[in-house]
Amino acid sequence: MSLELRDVSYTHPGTDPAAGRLLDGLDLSVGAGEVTGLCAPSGAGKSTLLRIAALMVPADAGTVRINGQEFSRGTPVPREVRRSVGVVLQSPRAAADPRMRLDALVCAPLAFREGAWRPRPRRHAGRLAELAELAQLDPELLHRYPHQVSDGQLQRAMVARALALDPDVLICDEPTAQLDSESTAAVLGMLANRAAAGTAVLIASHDTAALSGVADKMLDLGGINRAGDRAGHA
Ligand SMILES: Nc1ncnc2c1ncn2[C@@H]1O[C@H](COP(=O)(O)OP(=O)(O)OP(=O)(O)O)[C@@H](O)[C@H]1O
Repeated sequence: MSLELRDVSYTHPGTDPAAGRLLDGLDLSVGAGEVTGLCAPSGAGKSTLLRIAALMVPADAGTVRINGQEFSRGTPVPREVRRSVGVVLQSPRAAADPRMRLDALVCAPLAFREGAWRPRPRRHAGRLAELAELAQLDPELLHRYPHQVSDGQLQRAMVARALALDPDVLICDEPTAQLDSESTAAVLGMLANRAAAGTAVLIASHDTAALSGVADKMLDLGGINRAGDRAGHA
């Protein structure tokens, strides 16, 4: 269970090449059971880097290794590798389908793995209960729609969803943005617990104080990115 990026470079398509690469020669590794915190100024490229690490976007050059399996631009990503990477995004409101109850949102990855067209909460009731407990989510809330719960409760549900398939690697982009200190501590605690179970966890956050409380190591994007001097001033 590990994540490694080697010599990764990236420029957003359509951006001015004279402005240089957003990411340049970037190396990063997260071992099994480790929480790595990533901080950088707004616009420096954290979200872009996390999307590359999660194999959602291919790097222009360099490699991403998930559990030792190497991916570079053009390498097809097998479904089981995609499923071994859990992702938590900054805004649970943007990430959650407002028409789906929390139970459906959380168990959707389980249904899709079985080839089902839609989530089947009753079929996955046992696993749903486990996930709700892991995410410290009152099971009563599972019957509600996103607009009927708080941001913190919804983000806990989205963490539960990211854990549904027991990911080997967990990538979190500002998972505690917009949360109060209690929910922040709860969400970071869940992610740290997941690492304790062996998962490699990478978290980007502006809340460096809270993040450094759970991270085994903290990285400054400017320190691992040769484009660091330019990034953040785009
Ligand atoms: N699809 C895109 N096309 C062109 N430029 C983009 C695209 N997405 C992001 N950018 C630019 O790339 C830079 C890095 O964006 P990114 O979202 O990775 O930054 P970030 O460090 O996560 O910022 P924040 O902390 O504000 O979320 C920014 O200057 C942004 O405007």
